[in-house]
Amino acid sequence: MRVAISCDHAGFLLKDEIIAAVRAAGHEVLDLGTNSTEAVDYPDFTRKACQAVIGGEAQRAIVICGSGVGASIAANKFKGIYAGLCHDTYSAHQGVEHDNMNVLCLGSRIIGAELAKEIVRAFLSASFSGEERHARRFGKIQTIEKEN
Ligand SMILES: O=C(CO)[C@H](O)[C@H](O)[C@H](O)COP(=O)(O)O
Repeated sequence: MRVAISCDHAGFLLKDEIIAAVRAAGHEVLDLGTNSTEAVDYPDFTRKACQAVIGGEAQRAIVICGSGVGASIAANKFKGIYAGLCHDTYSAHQGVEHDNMNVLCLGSRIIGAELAKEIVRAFLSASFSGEERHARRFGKIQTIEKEN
C-alpha cells in the first residue's frame, strides 16, 4: 500500500527511520514533510497526511509530533480519518483490526526508534477484521461523524 508520512519539527528526527521501516515492509511512501527541525505547526502537516488518505493518494498515514497527542487531535477532525496514538504494538494492530484505524500517530519525544518501527510494522500488517461486532461499532462511529 502507499503510506503518507508527515511530521512536525519535533517528529522530524524520527521520520527517516519510519520511512525506512515502511519501505522495508514493502510499502510505498509519500513523504509530506516537514524536512528540518525548524519549528512548524503540527496541524499543517497532519492536514497534508490526512488529505492524502481522504483523496486516495495513500491508503494509510503515519503522523509524528512530539507527544503524538496534537497530531491525533488534529487528525480526528477530518471526516474519514480514524486516527490512534499508539505507543505499544498491541494497540497498533488491534486499532486496525477492531477499530479500522487508518492513521497512526507517534510521539517522537516519548518512544525510541526501535519501538516506533515495531509499532509501524504492527500497524501496517494489520487489517480490519470486519467481524459483526466491530463493523457495528465502526458504523456507530460513522454515525457520530455524520451528526457533526
Ligand atoms: O507534541 C506536541 C503536542 O501534541 C506537538 O505536536 C508539538 O510537537 C509540540 O507542541 C512542539 O513543541 P515545541 O515546544 O514547539 O517544540
